[in-house]
Amino acid sequence: MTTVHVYDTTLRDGAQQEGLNLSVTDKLAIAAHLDELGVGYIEGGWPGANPKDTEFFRRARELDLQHARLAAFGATRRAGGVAADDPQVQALLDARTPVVTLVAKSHVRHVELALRTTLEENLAMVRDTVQHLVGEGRTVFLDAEHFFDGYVLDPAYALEVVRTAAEAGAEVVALCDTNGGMLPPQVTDVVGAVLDASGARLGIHCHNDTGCAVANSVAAIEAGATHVQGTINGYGERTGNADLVTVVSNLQLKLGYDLLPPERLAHAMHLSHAISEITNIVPYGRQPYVGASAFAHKAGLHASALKVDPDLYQHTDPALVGNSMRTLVSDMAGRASIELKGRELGYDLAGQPELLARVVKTVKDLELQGWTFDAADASFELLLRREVTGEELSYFDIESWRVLTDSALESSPALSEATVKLTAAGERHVAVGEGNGPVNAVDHALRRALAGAYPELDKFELIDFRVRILDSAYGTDATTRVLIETSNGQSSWETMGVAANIVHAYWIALVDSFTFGLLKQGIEPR
Ligand SMILES: CC(=O)SCCNC(=O)CCNC(=O)[C@H](O)C(C)(C)COP(=O)(O)OP(=O)(O)OC[C@H]1O[C@@H](n2cnc3c(N)ncnc32)[C@H](O)[C@@H]1OP(=O)(O)O
Ligand SMILES: CC(=O)C(=O)O
Repeated sequence: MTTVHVYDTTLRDGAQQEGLNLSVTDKLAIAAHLDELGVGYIEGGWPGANPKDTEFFRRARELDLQHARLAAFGATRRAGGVAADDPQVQALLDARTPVVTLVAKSHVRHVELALRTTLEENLAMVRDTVQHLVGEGRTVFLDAEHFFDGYVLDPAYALEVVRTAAEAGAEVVALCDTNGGMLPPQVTDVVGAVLDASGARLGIHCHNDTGCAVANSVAAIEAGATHVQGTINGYGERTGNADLVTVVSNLQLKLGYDLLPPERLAHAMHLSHAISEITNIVPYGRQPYVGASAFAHKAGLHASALKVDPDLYQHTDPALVGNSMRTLVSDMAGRASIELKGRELGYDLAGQPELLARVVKTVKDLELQGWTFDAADASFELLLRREVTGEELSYFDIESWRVLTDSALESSPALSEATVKLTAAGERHVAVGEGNGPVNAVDHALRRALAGAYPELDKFELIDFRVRILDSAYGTDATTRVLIETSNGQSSWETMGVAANIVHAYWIALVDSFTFGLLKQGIEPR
C-alpha cells in the first residue's frame, strides 16, 4: 500500500491568514517544530515573491531536518514564454529545495479570465514547467487550483490538466478545493473518478469555507488520494485550511493509516501550542484533539461515568495526541466531578460522601452569586483545601485596605493611592502604593506590605485581567466578577473575586492569587 504523504503548508498557505505575519526567524522555528512532529513535507513559501521567503529558503539550508523535505511553492511559467527563461521558475530552482510545488489552473474560466490565455497554452505551461523542473532534478508536485469547481464545469479539461502534469513527470497532482465550497460526497466522487480516469497519484488540498476541510480531506484519502495537505491549527486564507493535526489524527487513530510515529503524534498538542506562541494567535480551546477543552468535562453526569471508565465519555485516549482529561467544577458539578477534580489536584476524596456533598453545595451557592470555578482552578483548589483541612490557609492577616483616586485633569492623569494594613511574619505592616488606577495602586500597596515577609512575590506578575458585569440590569450597581491570571515565570494560575465593587472583587482575586502562588512554591506561612 502506498504511504500517504503528510504535507504541511503552514508557512505558505497558513501565512495567507488575515493577521498572521511571520518573520524569517518565526518560519525557521515553525519548520523545526514541523520536522519534530514528523511531517513528510514542509512547504516553506514562495521564493521570489517577497524577500522574506527568498531569505527563508537561503537560511533553511542550515536546518538539520530529520524527517521532512522542504518544498518551494510557485506558479507555472508565464503564458507565451518558456520555463527555462522564466525568472519566477528560476527563483524556484534557486531555492535549492528537493521538492517544488507548482500551482496551476485547472478551471477553464480561470484560464480564460484570470490567466487570460488559451486552454492549450495553459496545458503547455504545465507541461513545460514540470518537465523543466524535473529535468533540473526536482521532485515536482502540482497543485491543481480550483480543481473541484473546474471539474464540475468542464471535467474533460480538468482531467487533461492532471494527465498533462503526470505525463510531464509530476509525482503528485493535488486536487485543490481552492474556494472551499465542496462537501464530502462530492469530494469522494470526484477523487474516485479522477483516479480511475488518470491513474495519477493524487493529493488533496482543502479550504474550510463550508466547515468541511477536515472531512473533505479524509474523504479524499478514503477515495484513494495518497497525499494530504493542511496547516497547523487550520491557519489559512479566509476560514482557513484543513487542520493537519486533526486530519492526521482522524486518519491514524480512527481509520488505521500509518502516517506519523505514535510517539510523535503524542507531541501534537505541544506542537500546536508552540506554533500558536510563534504566530501570536491565542490557541482555540475547542480545537479537536489538541484544544485545552477537547477533553474537559463539565457535566456531573459525565464525571460520574468517567470516574468508572474515561472511555465512556471520550472518543479517544487524549494521551495519544499529548492532551489530558480535565474535570471542570461549576454549578453543573456533582459529587463525582468534585471527586475527579480532587484526584487531579492530589486529594483522595473517595469514601467521603459528606465532604463531597458539602463542596458541591458550596460551589453551587457561590456560582449563584456569580463565581465561575471552571475559569479559576486556583480559587477552587483553595476552596477544596479549606473544606478538606477545615482551616483557611493564611499567609497574612489583613487589618484594612482602602484606595483613593484623584480626579483626572487635562494636564495630569488620574492618580490612585492605596493603603494596606496587615500582619505578616509576626509583624504589622502599613504600606502605601500609588498607581495609574485603583487596581494598580492596590497591587503595589499589597506587594509593598508583604515584600519583607515574602520576597518570592516579586516574581509574581499579573498576565491577564478580565472583568464581567454579572447583573447588567442594575447598571453601575451591578455585581462584578474579576478573573486574573498570574505567572511566576514558570507556570500560571487563575483566581477570581466577586463583589459589588470592582476593586473589592480584584482584591479578593489578588489575595487568593498570592496565597495560591506561595502555596504552590511550597512556602510555609511566616
Ligand atoms: C490559490 C492560492 O492561494 S495560490 C498562492 C497565492 N499566493 C500569493 O498570491 C502570495 C504571493 N504572491 C505574490 O507575492 C504576487 O502575487 C506575485 C509575486 C506572485 C505576482 O505578483 P505580480 O507579478 O505583481 O502579479 P499579480 O499578483 O498582480 O498577478 C498574478 C499574475 O500571475 C498570473 N498567474 C496566476 N496564476 C498563475 C499560474 N498558475 N501560472 C502562471 N501565472 C499565473 C496571473 O495571471 C497574473 O498575471 P499578470 O501579471 O499577467 O496579470
Ligand atoms: C494552491 C492553493 O493554495 C489552493 O488552491 O488553495
